[in-house]
Amino acid sequence: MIGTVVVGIGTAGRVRIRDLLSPLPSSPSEKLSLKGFISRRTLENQQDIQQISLDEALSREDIHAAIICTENVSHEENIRKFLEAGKHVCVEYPMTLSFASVKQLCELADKKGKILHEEHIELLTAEYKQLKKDVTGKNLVEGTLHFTGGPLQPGFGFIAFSGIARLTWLVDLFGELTVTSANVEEDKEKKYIKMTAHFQTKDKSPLTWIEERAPGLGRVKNISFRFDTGVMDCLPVAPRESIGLFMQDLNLFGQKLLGLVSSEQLQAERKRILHCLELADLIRELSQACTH
Ligand SMILES: NC(=O)C1=CN([C@@H]2O[C@H](COP(=O)(O)OP(=O)(O)OC[C@H]3O[C@@H](n4cnc5c(N)ncnc54)[C@H](O)[C@@H]3O)[C@@H](O)[C@H]2O)C=CC1
Ligand SMILES: C=CC1=C(C)/C(=C/c2[nH]c(/C=C3N=C(/C=C4\NC(=O)C(C)=C4C=C)C(C)=C\3CCC(=O)O)c(CCC(=O)O)c2C)NC1=O
Repeated sequence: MIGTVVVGIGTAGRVRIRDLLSPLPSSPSEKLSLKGFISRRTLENQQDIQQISLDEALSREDIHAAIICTENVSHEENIRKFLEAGKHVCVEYPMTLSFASVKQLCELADKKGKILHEEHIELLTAEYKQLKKDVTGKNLVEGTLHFTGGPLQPGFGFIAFSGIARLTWLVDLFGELTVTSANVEEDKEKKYIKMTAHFQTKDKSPLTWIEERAPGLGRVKNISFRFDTGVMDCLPVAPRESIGLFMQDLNLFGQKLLGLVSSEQLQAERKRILHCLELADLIRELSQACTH
């Protein structure tokens, strides 16, 4: 069994505990055994699971893996500590808040011979799987992805990082991108923020990513993709799958721990993750440059 701890008890952390306690039968997640949770606060038992200290988790030999579910700003430090201690890590996206630290941590994972897995539930939704099928084989002329949502809590970092799921969609659909320009409009008092990033695909087709957050805005993704064969301006409707998104991700992490994922797939995933976070870093640089 792979002894596992959950770090950070928010929405994602609670779902992780739930899933670890009732893994999908005959799936890799059955091999994960929850040993405790870690929080900076002192909390009561969560779903009958006890809190343990970070130091205990790092030193115990029956703990082999950590799932990091804290706010984004503390991912980097947590990942580093668990990898240094020789533990596998699953981290909720975004891995960290800079491209440089992601590169370092990937190297550290390789040096230690441990899995460093970044959750990407946005690629696992039924609607995304259908979208990917619908887009495959079409030639993009131009496109826009406009996300809206409520304000994030402090500690979630620059908006291109907290919104990495949208960028990951674009890269997974249209391949590697080049950033051509980016800017951010913000009204801190109103908790309003809007980022606009422009890209080009390898074929020089323009793509725009807008990420907009304000009180009262619902979590919505609007797409408009123009192909040489016609326009796609709404997401496909697909029935929800029976297996939850975080459970699907837990199984992928479990498969990696059991050595069931090919090195080609691991490398392709790492390449995509590094590319997306590098783009996020560039967007931040460009946005900051234009506010000075
Ligand atoms: N909620 C979701 O559906 C998804 C979340 N994620 C990622 O999961 C991670 C966690 O997100 P959520 O669970 O939604 O956030 P959340 O705000 O519900 O939880 C964040 C955790 O950090 C804790 N925390 C923050 N500052 C703290 C402090 N100073 N001291 C002690 N505890 C502190 C919160 O109490 C909570 O345990 C993020 O990286 C997010 O990007 C990724 C995909 C989906
Ligand atoms: C209801 C309040 C609610 C909160 C507080 C919430 C938080 C939340 N959802 C996220 C992603 C996500 N959240 C979901 C889905 C959900 N996540 C859920 O908590 C629920 C109930 C669903 C519904 C099935 C998905 C699929 C993503 C991946 C990002 C995406 O698809 O763009 C993220 C990561 C950052 C981001 O991509 O924006 C946060 C912080 N989501 C919510 O829906």
